Amino acid sequence: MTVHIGAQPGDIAPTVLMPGDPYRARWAAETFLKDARLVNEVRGMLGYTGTWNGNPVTIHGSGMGMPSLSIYANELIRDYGAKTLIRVGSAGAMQDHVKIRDVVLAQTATTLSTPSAGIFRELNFAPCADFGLLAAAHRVAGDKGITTHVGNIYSSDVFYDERPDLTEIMTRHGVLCVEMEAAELYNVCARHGARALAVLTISDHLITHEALPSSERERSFGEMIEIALGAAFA
Ligand SMILES: O=P(O)(O)O[C@H]1O[C@H](CO)[C@@H](O)[C@H]1O
Ligand SMILES: O=c1cc[nH]c(=O)[nH]1
Repeated sequence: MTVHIGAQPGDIAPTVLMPGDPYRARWAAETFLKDARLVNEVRGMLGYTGTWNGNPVTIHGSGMGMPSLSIYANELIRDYGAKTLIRVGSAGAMQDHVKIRDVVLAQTATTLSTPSAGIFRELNFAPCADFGLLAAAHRVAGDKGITTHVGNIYSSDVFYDERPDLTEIMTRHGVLCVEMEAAELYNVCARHGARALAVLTISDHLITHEALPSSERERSFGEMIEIALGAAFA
């Protein structure tokens, strides 16, 4: 057990999928894993372990924002030996050609700051996905007929943004979408030699202001979880 995870040694699989929402962790575990069992509920942050195609998998919430994800990613890697961590989250599109329900594979993640800023100090570290996972996710999605966008995303510290100037600069520089955790996941995994990827589903659009109805979210989110599982064991 750690400060934030009540799982016993051996309860966490080497491969961990991390949605922000703990209830999405429960839904994904019940939908995609065989013999899923609850391994953590400290602070209501649900984690489940089961198997997918015979492979052990944990699906564990990260909470919202990089400080929360950083705590869980650190403990999952350092205390439970997680080796592959894949974020499965929602995101807001920042490009016209990125549509609602589309899947984005985050090659790298731009930030203003992360919980790792104090470690990197003056270094402008470039957080990036594990290339093997990224390539596998792209291949798995293609095999399923799911179109993906691959590129730079923005990991923000705020959901209610007050900097339209920054959004405009990022849109002009090709940033695909905004979410709130991937950059720190990439930083922590780089630090500890673990593989990282963020697979994101566009839930709303910063340019058109469309939003995915809640009734449709489950099906779209299912595609991203299938891509993440396929990539982890490709
Ligand atoms: O859908 P999740 O994984 O929570 O991700 C996105 O949704 C939350 C904001 O509503 C933030 O966590 C953001 O990154
Ligand atoms: O962080 C997020 C997630 C979804 N949509 C947004 O605009 N921001």
